[in-house]
Amino acid sequence: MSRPKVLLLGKIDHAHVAWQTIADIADVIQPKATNRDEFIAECKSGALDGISVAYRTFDSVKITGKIDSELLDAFPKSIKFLCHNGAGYDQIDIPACTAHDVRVSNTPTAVDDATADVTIWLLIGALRNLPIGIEALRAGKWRGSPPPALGHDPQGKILGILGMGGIGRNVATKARAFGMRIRYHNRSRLSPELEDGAEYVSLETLLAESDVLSLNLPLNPSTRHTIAAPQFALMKPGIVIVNTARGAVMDEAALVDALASGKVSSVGLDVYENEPEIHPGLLANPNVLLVPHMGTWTQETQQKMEEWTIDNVRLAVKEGKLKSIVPEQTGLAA
Ligand SMILES: O=CC(=O)O
Repeated sequence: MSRPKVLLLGKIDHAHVAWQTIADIADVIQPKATNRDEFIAECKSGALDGISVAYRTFDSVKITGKIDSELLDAFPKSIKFLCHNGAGYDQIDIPACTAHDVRVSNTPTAVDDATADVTIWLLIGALRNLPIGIEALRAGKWRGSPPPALGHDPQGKILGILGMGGIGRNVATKARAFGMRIRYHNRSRLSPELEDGAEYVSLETLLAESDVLSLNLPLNPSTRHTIAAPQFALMKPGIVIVNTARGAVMDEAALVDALASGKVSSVGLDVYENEPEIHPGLLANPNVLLVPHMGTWTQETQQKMEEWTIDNVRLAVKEGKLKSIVPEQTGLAA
């Protein structure tokens, strides 16, 4: 019997030992293509025929572009499983995968601690106006006392968490240690055990009453621009916003306006609407603390994410199922 074929889209950087367990049970194929047109041509040439499972990284979008109907039409019909290395899978059109009978997995929980850690770092940094001080220091303008922009303490402030999944709940746990009062809004209310004392409120209340707003919801067609001009208008003046989810859950141009008007006093960002481009209005604003999509960027978490994704590949090859199928596909027959 011929060996199963696994397509590797992207690289394994850390979990080499775990990846070897895949090479032991399957033929691993890497595309030669370096862009989408070449990749579609390579699929059509038959070079990838027989592949049943694909492992993909966030960065492999440079080779394939979005995983959409056009790409799925070009893929060999044998493909049944797409194992994505990452928590957010907005690069993948899930309804199109379902229509093409392709099951998709992601890496929930593996990213929670690292992403929540960066969220807290951005939250404190934005609250305390750290970018202003850092910039003054770098520009040689420090003369012995800090710049006049006094920050705020987190203690006693209301943290509104929009999206109370694994990352949101992890942020809540850590923010409690800073004395913050936690409120949240989610598609549905959590069990009291998962809420752990956080108060469930409407989106309008979350916007109107939060001192700090943390965005922790996934990006999909229904969450795009959840925070746009009408939502900024509802916010408590002087609110601080942190986004470690995806840039496009917030309208970046509207954020620039809200910062300029003072409605938003400061912001901490890890993600951007059109990565790797950053709106010039954000770059130019000293009230913006920014890092380049580093939420999961630690040795330990990258290793965990690769191992988690490899677990999905192994299960797909050996048993025709996934450890962490995306929620949109749970309940579908394998
Ligand atoms: O952005 C990081 C992830 O989606 O895992």
